[in-house]
Amino acid sequence: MRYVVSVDKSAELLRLAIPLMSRQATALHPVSYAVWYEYVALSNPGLRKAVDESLSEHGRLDEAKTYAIHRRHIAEVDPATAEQIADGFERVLTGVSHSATAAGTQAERYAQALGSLQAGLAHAAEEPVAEILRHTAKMAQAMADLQSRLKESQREILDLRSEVHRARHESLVDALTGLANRRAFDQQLATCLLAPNAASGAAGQPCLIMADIDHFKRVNDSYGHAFGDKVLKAVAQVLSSVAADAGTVARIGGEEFAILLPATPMARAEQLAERIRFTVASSCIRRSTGEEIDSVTVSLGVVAAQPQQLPNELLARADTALYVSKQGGRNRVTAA
Ligand SMILES: Nc1nc2c(ncn2[C@@H]2O[C@H](COP(=O)(O)OP(=O)(O)OP(=O)(O)O)[C@@H](O)[C@H]2O)c(=O)[nH]1
Repeated sequence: MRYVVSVDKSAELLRLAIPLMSRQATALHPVSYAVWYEYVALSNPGLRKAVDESLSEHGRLDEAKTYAIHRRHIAEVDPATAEQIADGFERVLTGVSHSATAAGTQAERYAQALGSLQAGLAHAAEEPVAEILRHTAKMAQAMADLQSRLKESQREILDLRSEVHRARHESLVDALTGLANRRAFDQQLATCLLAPNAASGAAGQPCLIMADIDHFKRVNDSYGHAFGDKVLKAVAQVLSSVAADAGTVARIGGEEFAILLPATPMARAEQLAERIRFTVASSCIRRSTGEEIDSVTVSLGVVAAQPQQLPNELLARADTALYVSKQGGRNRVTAA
Protein backbone atom coordinates (compact mmCIF):
# COMPACT_ATOMS: atom_id res chain seq x y z
CA MET A 1 0.00 0.00 0.00
CA ARG A 2 1.25 3.47 -0.87
CA TYR A 3 0.15 6.50 1.18
CA VAL A 4 -0.25 9.78 -0.67
CA VAL A 5 -0.39 12.40 2.05
CA SER A 6 1.26 15.72 2.79
CA VAL A 7 3.49 16.18 5.84
CA ASP A 8 0.94 18.53 7.45
CA LYS A 9 -1.94 16.13 6.95
CA SER A 10 0.07 13.17 8.21
CA ALA A 11 0.88 15.17 11.38
CA GLU A 12 -2.80 15.92 11.81
CA LEU A 13 -3.66 12.23 11.39
CA LEU A 14 -0.98 11.30 13.92
CA ARG A 15 -2.47 13.76 16.39
CA LEU A 16 -5.93 12.23 15.87
CA ALA A 17 -4.76 8.61 15.97
CA ILE A 18 -2.63 8.64 19.13
CA PRO A 19 -5.38 9.27 21.71
CA LEU A 20 -7.61 6.63 20.08
CA MET A 21 -4.76 4.16 19.90
CA SER A 22 -3.70 4.60 23.50
CA ARG A 23 -7.23 3.89 24.71
CA GLN A 24 -7.06 0.29 23.45
CA ALA A 25 -5.83 -2.87 25.13
CA THR A 26 -3.05 -3.09 22.56
CA ALA A 27 0.59 -2.05 22.80
CA LEU A 28 1.55 1.03 20.75
CA HIS A 29 3.29 -0.67 17.85
CA PRO A 30 3.32 -0.05 14.07
CA VAL A 31 0.50 -2.53 13.40
CA SER A 32 -1.72 -0.75 15.89
CA TYR A 33 -0.76 2.66 14.47
CA ALA A 34 -1.52 1.49 10.92
CA VAL A 35 -5.03 0.51 12.01
CA TRP A 36 -5.70 3.83 13.75
CA TYR A 37 -4.07 5.85 11.00
CA GLU A 38 -6.41 4.28 8.44
CA TYR A 39 -9.29 4.81 10.85
CA VAL A 40 -8.79 8.56 11.26
CA ALA A 41 -7.82 9.10 7.59
CA LEU A 42 -11.32 7.86 6.58
CA SER A 43 -9.71 6.22 3.58
CA ASN A 44 -10.68 2.65 4.39
CA PRO A 45 -14.44 2.32 5.04
CA GLY A 46 -14.26 -1.46 5.59
CA LEU A 47 -11.64 -1.03 8.30
CA ARG A 48 -13.57 1.78 9.96
CA LYS A 49 -16.70 -0.34 10.05
CA ALA A 50 -14.80 -3.32 11.49
CA VAL A 51 -13.21 -1.13 14.19
CA ASP A 52 -16.53 0.52 15.10
CA GLU A 53 -18.26 -2.85 15.30
CA SER A 54 -15.51 -4.29 17.45
CA LEU A 55 -15.53 -1.26 19.76
CA SER A 56 -19.28 -1.39 20.24
CA GLU A 57 -19.05 -5.11 20.96
CA HIS A 58 -15.95 -5.26 23.18
CA GLY A 59 -15.31 -1.64 24.24
CA ARG A 60 -11.60 -1.82 23.36
CA LEU A 61 -9.45 -3.45 20.70
CA ASP A 62 -7.10 -6.11 22.04
CA GLU A 63 -3.96 -7.42 20.31
CA ALA A 64 -5.75 -10.28 18.54
CA LYS A 65 -8.50 -8.05 17.15
CA THR A 66 -6.04 -5.34 16.12
CA TYR A 67 -3.94 -7.87 14.21
CA ALA A 68 -7.02 -9.45 12.66
CA ILE A 69 -8.27 -6.07 11.41
CA HIS A 70 -4.81 -5.19 10.13
CA ARG A 71 -4.54 -8.48 8.29
CA ARG A 72 -8.00 -8.26 6.78
CA HIS A 73 -8.12 -4.57 5.85
CA ILE A 74 -4.52 -3.43 5.40
CA ALA A 75 -2.12 -6.31 4.88
CA GLU A 76 -4.09 -8.21 2.25
CA VAL A 77 -2.72 -7.59 -1.19
CA ASP A 78 -4.98 -5.12 -2.90
CA PRO A 79 -5.98 -5.71 -6.53
CA ALA A 80 -3.67 -2.99 -7.86
CA THR A 81 -0.68 -4.63 -6.20
CA ALA A 82 -1.77 -8.06 -7.40
CA GLU A 83 -1.93 -6.70 -10.93
CA GLN A 84 1.60 -5.33 -10.62
CA ILE A 85 2.81 -8.70 -9.34
CA ALA A 86 1.16 -10.52 -12.25
CA ASP A 87 2.76 -8.02 -14.66
CA GLY A 88 6.15 -8.61 -13.04
CA PHE A 89 5.78 -12.39 -13.32
CA GLU A 90 4.81 -12.10 -16.92
CA ARG A 91 7.83 -9.94 -17.72
CA VAL A 92 10.20 -12.39 -16.05
CA LEU A 93 8.64 -15.36 -17.82
CA THR A 94 8.77 -13.61 -21.17
CA GLY A 95 12.46 -12.92 -20.61
CA VAL A 96 13.18 -16.55 -19.65
CA SER A 97 11.14 -17.79 -22.59
CA HIS A 98 13.13 -15.65 -25.02
CA SER A 99 16.38 -16.96 -23.56
CA ALA A 100 15.14 -20.55 -23.87
CA THR A 101 14.16 -19.95 -27.51
CA ALA A 102 17.57 -18.47 -28.23
CA ALA A 103 19.33 -21.37 -26.48
CA GLY A 104 17.19 -23.92 -28.37
CA THR A 105 17.99 -22.30 -31.71
CA GLN A 106 21.64 -22.29 -30.80
CA ALA A 107 21.53 -26.01 -29.91
CA GLU A 108 19.91 -26.82 -33.26
CA ARG A 109 22.59 -24.89 -35.11
CA TYR A 110 25.24 -26.67 -33.12
CA ALA A 111 23.72 -30.05 -34.02
CA GLN A 112 23.62 -29.12 -37.70
CA ALA A 113 27.25 -27.98 -37.60
CA LEU A 114 28.28 -31.24 -35.94
CA GLY A 115 26.32 -33.22 -38.56
CA SER A 116 28.16 -31.60 -41.43
CA LEU A 117 31.44 -32.05 -39.60
CA GLN A 118 30.75 -35.76 -39.12
CA ALA A 119 30.32 -36.28 -42.86
CA GLY A 120 33.79 -34.94 -43.50
CA LEU A 121 35.52 -36.97 -40.75
CA ALA A 122 37.43 -40.22 -41.06
CA HIS A 123 35.59 -43.40 -40.04
CA ALA A 124 37.50 -43.61 -36.72
CA ALA A 125 36.05 -40.34 -35.48
CA GLU A 126 32.42 -41.11 -36.46
CA GLU A 127 31.33 -42.84 -33.23
CA PRO A 128 32.36 -40.10 -30.74
CA VAL A 129 30.78 -37.44 -32.95
CA ALA A 130 27.54 -39.47 -33.17
CA GLU A 131 27.56 -39.64 -29.37
CA ILE A 132 27.91 -35.86 -29.12
CA LEU A 133 25.10 -35.49 -31.66
CA ARG A 134 22.79 -37.67 -29.56
CA HIS A 135 23.47 -35.54 -26.50
CA THR A 136 22.94 -32.39 -28.49
CA ALA A 137 19.60 -33.67 -29.77
CA LYS A 138 18.55 -34.42 -26.18
CA MET A 139 19.59 -30.94 -25.15
CA ALA A 140 17.56 -29.40 -28.01
CA GLN A 141 14.55 -31.51 -26.94
CA ALA A 142 14.89 -30.37 -23.31
CA MET A 143 14.99 -26.76 -24.50
CA ALA A 144 11.85 -27.27 -26.59
CA ASP A 145 10.07 -28.83 -23.57
CA LEU A 146 11.11 -25.94 -21.35
CA GLN A 147 9.88 -23.49 -23.96
CA SER A 148 6.46 -25.10 -24.18
CA ARG A 149 6.16 -25.22 -20.38
CA LEU A 150 7.05 -21.53 -20.21
CA LYS A 151 4.46 -20.71 -22.87
CA GLU A 152 1.86 -22.54 -20.80
CA SER A 153 2.86 -20.59 -17.66
CA GLN A 154 2.68 -17.37 -19.65
CA ARG A 155 -0.88 -18.21 -20.71
CA GLU A 156 -1.80 -18.93 -17.09
CA ILE A 157 -0.37 -15.61 -16.01
CA LEU A 158 -2.31 -13.81 -18.73
CA ASP A 159 -5.50 -15.47 -17.43
CA LEU A 160 -4.57 -14.51 -13.89
CA ARG A 161 -3.91 -10.96 -14.95
CA SER A 162 -7.28 -10.56 -16.61
CA GLU A 163 -8.89 -12.09 -13.52
CA VAL A 164 -7.10 -9.57 -11.28
CA HIS A 165 -8.03 -6.80 -13.70
CA ARG A 166 -11.67 -7.81 -13.50
CA ALA A 167 -11.55 -8.05 -9.68
CA ARG A 168 -9.92 -4.63 -9.49
CA HIS A 169 -12.59 -3.13 -11.72
CA GLU A 170 -15.35 -4.75 -9.66
CA SER A 171 -13.83 -3.55 -6.40
CA LEU A 172 -14.20 0.05 -7.60
CA VAL A 173 -17.58 -0.08 -9.33
CA ASP A 174 -21.08 -0.11 -7.89
CA ALA A 175 -22.67 -3.28 -9.22
CA LEU A 176 -26.21 -1.89 -9.50
CA THR A 177 -25.58 1.40 -11.27
CA GLY A 178 -22.15 0.94 -12.84
CA LEU A 179 -21.00 4.18 -11.19
CA ALA A 180 -17.84 4.49 -9.10
CA ASN A 181 -18.46 3.00 -5.65
CA ARG A 182 -17.68 4.45 -2.25
CA ARG A 183 -14.20 2.95 -2.19
CA ALA A 184 -13.29 4.46 -5.57
CA PHE A 185 -14.83 7.77 -4.56
CA ASP A 186 -12.88 7.90 -1.27
CA GLN A 187 -9.63 7.22 -3.12
CA GLN A 188 -10.31 9.91 -5.71
CA LEU A 189 -11.41 12.42 -3.12
CA ALA A 190 -8.23 11.90 -1.06
CA THR A 191 -6.05 12.28 -4.17
CA CYS A 192 -8.02 15.25 -5.47
CA LEU A 193 -7.70 17.18 -2.21
CA LEU A 194 -3.93 16.73 -2.29
CA ALA A 195 -3.64 18.29 -5.77
CA PRO A 196 -1.60 21.53 -5.64
CA ASN A 197 -4.51 23.83 -6.54
CA ALA A 198 -6.71 22.19 -3.87
CA ALA A 199 -4.03 22.42 -1.19
CA SER A 200 -3.26 26.07 -1.90
CA GLY A 201 -6.87 27.16 -2.27
CA ALA A 202 -6.05 28.69 -5.63
CA ALA A 203 -8.90 29.33 -8.06
CA GLY A 204 -10.22 26.14 -9.58
CA GLN A 205 -10.44 24.18 -6.34
CA PRO A 206 -12.35 20.87 -6.33
CA CYS A 207 -16.09 21.02 -5.73
CA LEU A 208 -18.34 18.34 -4.37
CA ILE A 209 -22.01 17.80 -5.17
CA MET A 210 -23.96 15.44 -2.98
CA ALA A 211 -27.36 14.23 -4.17
CA ASP A 212 -30.00 12.16 -2.40
CA ILE A 213 -33.24 10.81 -3.83
CA ASP A 214 -36.26 12.32 -2.06
CA HIS A 215 -38.62 10.08 -0.15
CA PHE A 216 -37.00 7.04 -1.65
CA LYS A 217 -38.38 4.82 1.09
CA ARG A 218 -41.86 5.63 -0.24
CA VAL A 219 -40.85 4.50 -3.73
CA ASN A 220 -39.70 1.17 -2.31
CA ASP A 221 -42.72 0.83 -0.08
CA SER A 222 -45.21 1.71 -2.85
CA TYR A 223 -43.72 -0.12 -5.82
CA GLY A 224 -41.28 -2.66 -4.37
CA HIS A 225 -37.53 -2.92 -4.02
CA ALA A 226 -36.95 -4.03 -7.62
CA PHE A 227 -38.61 -0.89 -8.91
CA GLY A 228 -36.56 1.10 -6.36
CA ASP A 229 -33.46 -0.36 -8.00
CA LYS A 230 -34.76 0.74 -11.40
CA VAL A 231 -35.14 4.28 -10.05
CA LEU A 232 -31.58 4.20 -8.67
CA LYS A 233 -30.31 3.17 -12.10
CA ALA A 234 -32.33 5.88 -13.84
CA VAL A 235 -31.02 8.58 -11.48
CA ALA A 236 -27.46 7.25 -11.91
CA GLN A 237 -27.91 7.55 -15.67
CA VAL A 238 -28.97 11.19 -15.38
CA LEU A 239 -25.99 11.98 -13.16
CA SER A 240 -23.63 10.33 -15.63
CA SER A 241 -25.11 12.03 -18.65
CA VAL A 242 -24.95 15.46 -17.01
CA ALA A 243 -21.71 15.26 -15.06
CA ALA A 244 -19.51 12.34 -16.12
CA ASP A 245 -17.44 14.60 -18.39
CA ALA A 246 -16.88 17.05 -15.55
CA GLY A 247 -15.76 14.67 -12.80
CA THR A 248 -16.26 11.43 -10.92
CA VAL A 249 -19.85 10.33 -10.39
CA ALA A 250 -20.26 7.84 -7.56
CA ARG A 251 -22.93 6.05 -5.59
CA ILE A 252 -21.70 6.47 -2.04
CA GLY A 253 -24.65 5.06 -0.12
CA GLY A 254 -28.05 3.45 -0.66
CA GLU A 255 -29.79 6.35 -2.41
CA GLU A 256 -26.97 8.84 -2.01
CA PHE A 257 -24.69 9.96 -4.82
CA ALA A 258 -21.65 12.23 -5.00
CA ILE A 259 -20.00 14.06 -7.86
CA LEU A 260 -16.42 15.11 -7.39
CA LEU A 261 -15.43 17.94 -9.71
CA PRO A 262 -11.68 18.56 -9.80
CA ALA A 263 -10.55 22.17 -10.37
CA THR A 264 -14.03 23.58 -10.94
CA PRO A 265 -15.41 27.06 -10.24
CA MET A 266 -18.25 26.99 -7.73
CA ALA A 267 -20.65 28.66 -10.20
CA ARG A 268 -20.12 25.81 -12.65
CA ALA A 269 -20.67 23.21 -9.91
CA GLU A 270 -23.95 24.90 -8.95
CA GLN A 271 -24.99 24.95 -12.60
CA LEU A 272 -24.36 21.21 -12.92
CA ALA A 273 -26.26 20.49 -9.71
CA GLU A 274 -29.23 22.51 -10.94
CA ARG A 275 -29.16 20.70 -14.28
CA ILE A 276 -29.17 17.35 -12.46
CA ARG A 277 -32.08 18.43 -10.26
CA PHE A 278 -34.08 19.64 -13.27
CA THR A 279 -33.34 16.60 -15.45
CA VAL A 280 -34.28 14.09 -12.73
CA ALA A 281 -37.49 15.98 -11.88
CA SER A 282 -38.56 16.13 -15.53
CA SER A 283 -37.73 12.49 -16.30
CA CYS A 284 -40.56 10.06 -16.48
CA ILE A 285 -40.02 6.61 -15.04
CA ARG A 286 -42.49 3.86 -15.91
CA ARG A 287 -43.27 0.63 -14.15
CA SER A 288 -43.19 -2.62 -16.14
CA THR A 289 -47.00 -2.28 -16.37
CA GLY A 290 -46.49 0.98 -18.29
CA GLU A 291 -47.85 3.02 -15.41
CA GLU A 292 -46.03 6.30 -14.90
CA ILE A 293 -45.13 7.06 -11.30
CA ASP A 294 -45.07 10.43 -9.56
CA SER A 295 -41.96 12.28 -10.54
CA VAL A 296 -38.80 11.29 -8.71
CA THR A 297 -36.79 14.20 -7.34
CA VAL A 298 -33.38 14.69 -5.78
CA SER A 299 -32.06 17.15 -3.21
CA LEU A 300 -28.53 18.39 -3.62
CA GLY A 301 -25.78 20.11 -1.67
CA VAL A 302 -22.80 21.79 -3.35
CA VAL A 303 -19.56 22.91 -1.71
CA ALA A 304 -16.12 24.04 -2.84
CA ALA A 305 -13.09 22.59 -1.02
CA GLN A 306 -11.25 24.95 1.28
CA PRO A 307 -7.45 24.93 1.44
CA GLN A 308 -6.03 21.89 3.29
CA GLN A 309 -9.51 20.48 3.75
CA LEU A 310 -9.73 16.86 4.89
CA PRO A 311 -12.04 14.51 2.95
CA ASN A 312 -14.38 13.94 5.89
CA GLU A 313 -14.68 17.70 6.46
CA LEU A 314 -15.64 18.33 2.84
CA LEU A 315 -18.12 15.45 2.92
CA ALA A 316 -19.65 16.77 6.14
CA ARG A 317 -20.07 20.26 4.61
CA ALA A 318 -21.75 18.82 1.50
CA ASP A 319 -23.98 16.68 3.70
CA THR A 320 -25.02 19.75 5.69
CA ALA A 321 -25.89 21.62 2.48
CA LEU A 322 -27.89 18.61 1.32
CA TYR A 323 -29.72 18.55 4.64
CA VAL A 324 -30.66 22.22 4.14
CA SER A 325 -32.21 21.26 0.77
CA LYS A 326 -34.19 18.46 2.44
CA GLN A 327 -35.36 20.78 5.22
CA GLY A 328 -36.27 23.46 2.69
CA GLY A 329 -38.78 21.17 0.96
CA ARG A 330 -36.59 18.84 -1.18
CA ASN A 331 -36.10 18.94 -4.99
CA ARG A 332 -33.66 21.83 -4.59
CA VAL A 333 -29.98 22.74 -4.63
CA THR A 334 -28.18 24.35 -1.69
CA ALA A 335 -24.73 25.82 -2.23
CA ALA A 336 -22.67 26.46 0.88
N1 LIG B 1 -34.39 -0.41 -3.86
C1 LIG B 1 -33.34 -0.09 -3.09
N2 LIG B 1 -33.54 0.62 -1.97
C2 LIG B 1 -32.48 0.95 -1.23
C3 LIG B 1 -31.17 0.58 -1.57
N3 LIG B 1 -30.32 1.09 -0.63
C4 LIG B 1 -31.07 1.75 0.27
N4 LIG B 1 -32.37 1.69 -0.08
C5 LIG B 1 -33.53 2.26 0.60
O1 LIG B 1 -33.42 3.67 0.61
C6 LIG B 1 -34.33 4.16 1.60
C7 LIG B 1 -33.75 5.37 2.26
O2 LIG B 1 -34.72 5.94 3.03
P1 LIG B 1 -34.51 7.14 4.03
O3 LIG B 1 -33.04 7.24 4.40
O4 LIG B 1 -35.50 6.99 5.11
O5 LIG B 1 -34.77 8.42 3.22
P2 LIG B 1 -35.88 8.81 2.16
O6 LIG B 1 -37.10 7.99 2.24
O7 LIG B 1 -35.20 8.84 0.82
O8 LIG B 1 -36.27 10.25 2.62
P3 LIG B 1 -35.48 11.61 2.51
O9 LIG B 1 -34.03 11.29 2.26
O10 LIG B 1 -35.69 12.23 3.86
O11 LIG B 1 -36.09 12.39 1.41
C8 LIG B 1 -34.57 3.00 2.58
O12 LIG B 1 -35.89 2.55 2.43
C9 LIG B 1 -33.63 1.90 2.07
O13 LIG B 1 -34.16 0.62 2.22
C10 LIG B 1 -30.99 -0.19 -2.76
O14 LIG B 1 -29.88 -0.57 -3.15
N5 LIG B 1 -32.10 -0.50 -3.49
